[in-house]
Amino acid sequence: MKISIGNDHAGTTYKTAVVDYLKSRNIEVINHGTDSEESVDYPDFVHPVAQDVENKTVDFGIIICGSGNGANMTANKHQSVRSALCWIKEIAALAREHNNANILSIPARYTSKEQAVEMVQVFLDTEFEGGRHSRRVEKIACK
Ligand SMILES: O=C(CO)[C@H](O)[C@H](O)[C@H](O)COP(=O)(O)O
Repeated sequence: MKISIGNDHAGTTYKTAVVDYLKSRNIEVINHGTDSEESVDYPDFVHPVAQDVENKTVDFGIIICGSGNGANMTANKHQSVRSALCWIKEIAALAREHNNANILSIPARYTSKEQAVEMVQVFLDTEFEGGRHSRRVEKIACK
């Protein structure tokens, strides 16, 4: 499995925790995020993740900012991206099961590092259920 990850200054320490977890699972990581806590603009670090997902060069994307909203909005501007803002593992599981989400957006200032890693684990290990959800997911895209 290959994951693309991006974060702004609010998400740097959470990114490190998530990358450590991914590496412990031998998952390949492409890091587009800042590695500093100096103030930056989240779109600059999120568009490259969304592009990786769009180009299918990775399996999933993970994006992290303070609230998760700015990163999520940025990623969802990309046609084939379905980015889900998640704050507990149950929402992360549903984002995969019902929405076939391909990017997980984490609000670093409003969830613990432990919860963030737990959400990543659940997101990566949960399959899309298909069935009635396929029809709905197909209707998300503007034609
Ligand atoms: O984009 C965001 C909010 O929608 C993120 O939470 C940013 O991380 C946040 O806006 C950064 O805020 P700061 O006051 O510049 O650290």
